[in-house]
This record gives sequence, structure tokens and C-alpha cells, in this order.
Amino acid sequence: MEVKARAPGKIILSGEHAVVHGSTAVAASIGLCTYVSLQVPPSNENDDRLTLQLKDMALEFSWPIGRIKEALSSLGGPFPSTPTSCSAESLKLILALIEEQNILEAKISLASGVCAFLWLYTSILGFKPATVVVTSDLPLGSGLGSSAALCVAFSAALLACSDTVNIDMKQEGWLVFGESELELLNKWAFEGEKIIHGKPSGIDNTVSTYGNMIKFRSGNLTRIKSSMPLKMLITNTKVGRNTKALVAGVSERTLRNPDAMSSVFNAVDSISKELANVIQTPASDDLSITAKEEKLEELMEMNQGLLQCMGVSHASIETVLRTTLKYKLASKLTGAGGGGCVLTLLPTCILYSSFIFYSMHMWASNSFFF
Ligand SMILES: Nc1ncnc2c1ncn2[C@@H]1O[C@H](COP(=O)(O)OP(=O)(O)O)[C@@H](O)[C@H]1O
Ligand SMILES: C[C@@](O)(CCOP(=O)(O)O)CC(=O)O
Ligand SMILES: [Mg+2]
Repeated sequence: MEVKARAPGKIILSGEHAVVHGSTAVAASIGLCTYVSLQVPPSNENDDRLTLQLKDMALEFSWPIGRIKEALSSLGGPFPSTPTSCSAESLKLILALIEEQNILEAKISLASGVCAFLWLYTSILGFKPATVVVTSDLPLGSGLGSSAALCVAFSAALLACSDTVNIDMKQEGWLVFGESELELLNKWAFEGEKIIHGKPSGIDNTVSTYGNMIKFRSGNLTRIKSSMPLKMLITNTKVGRNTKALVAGVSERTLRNPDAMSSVFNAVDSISKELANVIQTPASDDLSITAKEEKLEELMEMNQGLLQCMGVSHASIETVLRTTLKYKLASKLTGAGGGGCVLTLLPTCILYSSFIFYSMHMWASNSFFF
């Protein structure tokens, strides 16, 4: 049997980091996905290994099922069948299994993704042999939510293979999970994100699970329907960074300056709520599309200023901000910052201005348009 699953990456329009501390944030899924294929051999076949292939990195991890059972036996299995956090003790045992595979120093950052895989796999499918293949359109560690897309795609493939969920609705040739299955999937993906991020808010796995645009606060999502065309340029600075370290840095700053940071988080909360309102409110004689875009630009600039206060901007991000400002375009970092991707709002008028569009495109050779 083979199951294929895909899950999208995301952009955060407002509220990253502050959302970890209880503020509202707004995010949208994008058309770049992570794909997982899971092949379970027929039970009469003599293949008793669990193999994970990370195709884009030309990496393969493979363990005899007996070795995984032996390594995790002290946990007293069977593993939990409802979404449960990976304890420090389980994480240590899983890391030992990964260390045996001699992962190259240059690719060590992938270990947390492999850890999330082993936790989700053994929790949802137990000790079944299988081959799992991962490919992705997303740049890793760039703020576009590759970690969450990976966890959502893993959870979707694993749950579809398990006997516990029913999926039967079809959309463009893909089977679709129902509401309660999506909720279960999202909870499992969150447990995977915790292994990669340390202290995630849950916004990335939630927008990857449900798609479209969402407003998110303290674990609760509200679906948003945009009433205006929203075009974003995404520029990848290609400066690598690690979400876990950046999130921990903001928490440390918050411990040192609780009152000041609480004001910063409150301001971000107001900005995200206002941004969601502007996106949802239809244009009218009193509020033209141009006025709405100007409002969004201002809110994005304010959010960027507060992200600088949190200490998560970077010289490469500032360079993109300065460059887009020359064209009177507003930008902000998206995701954890410290490098990674920058969002620039492309107002409807610029889409007709071929000169600016062309020169921006030439300059931003690392950019995608959405
Ligand atoms: N396709 C993938 N294959 C293996 N690991 C992945 C993949 N996508 C994401 N990961 C894991 O997620 C980490 C990147 O997550 P993170 O630092 O949160 O950045 P982002 O989510 O913005 O891409 C990688 O270092 C790796 O551990
Ligand atoms: C910084 C944060 O708000 C978003 C991180 O996104 P990413 O991993 O950089 O794509 C963390 C979170 O909400 O879990
Ligand atoms: Mg991430």
C-alpha cells in the first residue's frame, strides 16, 4: 500500500514571535508544499526495516524494526495513540537511534526533523516496516514553515495509513480529511513541531493543516476570508537561521524586560487584529482598495519595528527593507527572522507598472510572487 500526502508552507502577515507569548497573529498558506510518500510492504514480504529518505538532501536513514523496538523498549510501549508530547527521556532514546546513522556534521540541523518523524511514526503506526520518502518545494529554515509542513505531511500520511481515521471526500484527485480528522492531525503535527521548535505557538502547523488564511491566538484559529487581492513578493535573504534559537532569544529578552516586552506584545496584538479587519472588510466608497493597501503597508511597517525591538531582525533583512523602500514598497520579515524571508506588499497599482515590477524582479532574483 502507498499513501501520498502534501502540506503547504506559510507566510506570517503579522504577529510572529508575539504569538508564542499569547498575541494574535495572521498567517496564510502558500503554494509551495512538502510531500510525503509512505509505502507499507505486503505483510508476507520479508522487509522488516523502517527507511526514511530525504530526497532533496540525498540522505537515507534506515533501521531494522527490531532495533527500534529494542531502543525504545525501556519506555514500556505501546506508544500513545492520542497526541502526546515526546518526553525528554523518549527524545534521548530517539536521538541515540539517529546518532547511529552517522548524520554528517553539515546536515546535523536535519536531526530534529528526523526525531519528529520517529516520534510521530512510532506513536501512530507502532513498529510496522515501511519506506517513507520526503521531498519539498520549500527552502528549509527560511521562515516559510518547512518544519510545520513536514510535520503536517508526516501526520497526514501516517493517520491515513492507520486504522483510526476515515477519509473519503475527494478534491482534485486528493482525498480530504474531515473536520475531526483535521483536528487530530493538527494536534499530532503540533507535537512534531515541539520537537523541532522547542516552544511553538502552533500557528504554522494550524495554517498548514487548514490552508487559506487564519487569525490565530493562544491555540485558537479563526478562518479569514480576504475581500481584496493580496499580492506579496517573498524575498529569501538566504541567510540561514534556526527558529528554535530565535524563539528562545525572544523568551530570554522577555524574562529580562517583562514590562517593556509585554507592551510590545500588546501592540503586536492590536496590529494583527487591525490587519485582519482591513483584509476582511470589503472596499467601499469610504474605504477604497488603495486606502486599504496603504493601511496594510503601515501595519506591516509597525510590525517590523516591533520585531526589531524583539531582536529578531538582521542586516540582510534591513537591506531588503531599504531596497524596497526606494520603490515606496513596505516590507517586513516573515517567520522567525534572523535572516530567512522578507514579505513585500505589492499594491494593485504596481502590478500595472511594468518598469518597477521588472526592476524589482531583476533585483530580487531570490524572490517568489504570490
Ligand atoms: N523536507 C525536510 N526534510 C528534513 N527536515 C526538514 C524538512 N523540512 C523541514 N525540516 C526540519 O525543519 C528544520 C527547519 O525548521 P525551522 O528552523 O523551523 O525553519 P522553517 O520552518 O522556517 O523552515 C530543519 O532544520 C529540519 O530539521
Ligand atoms: C517565530 C514563530 O512565530 C514562527 C516561526 O516560523 P518559521 O519556523 O520561521 O517558519 C514561532 C511560532 O509561532 O511557533
Ligand atoms: Mg519552523
